Amino acid sequence: MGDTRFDIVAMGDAIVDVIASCDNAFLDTHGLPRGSMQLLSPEAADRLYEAMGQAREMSGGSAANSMAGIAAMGGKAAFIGQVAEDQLGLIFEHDMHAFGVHFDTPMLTGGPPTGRCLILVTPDGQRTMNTSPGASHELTADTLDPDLIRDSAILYLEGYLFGPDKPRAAMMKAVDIAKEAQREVAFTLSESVCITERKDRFTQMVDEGGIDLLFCNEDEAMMLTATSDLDHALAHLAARVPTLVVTRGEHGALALEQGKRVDISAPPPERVLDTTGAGDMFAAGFLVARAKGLDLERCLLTGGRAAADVISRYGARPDGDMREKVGL
Ligand SMILES: OC[C@H]1O[C@H](O)[C@H](O)[C@@H]1O
Repeated sequence: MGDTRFDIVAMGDAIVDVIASCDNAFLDTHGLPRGSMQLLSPEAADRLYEAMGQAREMSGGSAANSMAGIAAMGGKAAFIGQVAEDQLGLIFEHDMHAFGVHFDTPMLTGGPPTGRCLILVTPDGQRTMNTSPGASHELTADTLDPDLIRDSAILYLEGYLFGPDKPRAAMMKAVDIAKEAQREVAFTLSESVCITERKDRFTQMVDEGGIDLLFCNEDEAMMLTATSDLDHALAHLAARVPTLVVTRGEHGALALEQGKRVDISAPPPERVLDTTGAGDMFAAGFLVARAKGLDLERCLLTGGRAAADVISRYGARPDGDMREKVGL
């Protein structure tokens, strides 16, 4: 894509996932709504971790997963997010670099530890996420490198990080830098829970024309536009963002751009083991295909294939030969 050093620079949570299987009764016992994401204090996270079964640790964070996916599919990706100077922070940094993602946000010292997300996966592959964001939500605007944003064709923002004051201010500053440099701004709504708390701010961003490319699922689209009529929600959003991309789970995905609508069916996964990161990998596939100048249908299909791949195994990060898997 063009002559920028990076195709995409993302801002998002810099956290490590701790993933364990559980049954539905475990979620009920701990009052965790199935398929949801909630924020936990470090103490509550410690208690839940104690109660979880055998776990595996993997770097995570929604937009960070997407950037790892983009790099694995041959794109040029950079990431802005904050870990602490501790063991999990070093693991997160190592993993970003191992994927070839440019990541040099300074580590936080003397504050909260690196964030972690305790992910419980039920036998049907549904994930319930419990995030203790730690250092991630302490990200401030003065850690931004303006040249990194100017040197990226697209600035991609994660809705999870758009809530807390400090990182939201950093994101708004990044948007100003990107717009001034005539770069595109992409945004993912991330999760319905984010919209409940941040609806006015998201709406303002959309209404003010600050977003060039919006990713969401059907529920999020209806929630943001306060309607239960999906067509109405899509028309409302498509009138305000140049490119609207909507994931539909097992029913596929659609995109609306310049009055044109393209739908795809979901590429079938080998199996459904863990749905964590499906949306992240979809966005990665879509964006990398777009960076290569492919048409909307190919962008959607690349996203769909990447999502089908990630849900067939544990964890939210890419694995194996992703270019071959998505046909790039
Ligand atoms: O979208 C999935 C990601 O969201 C949470 O931020 C977890 O880190 C997980 O990897």
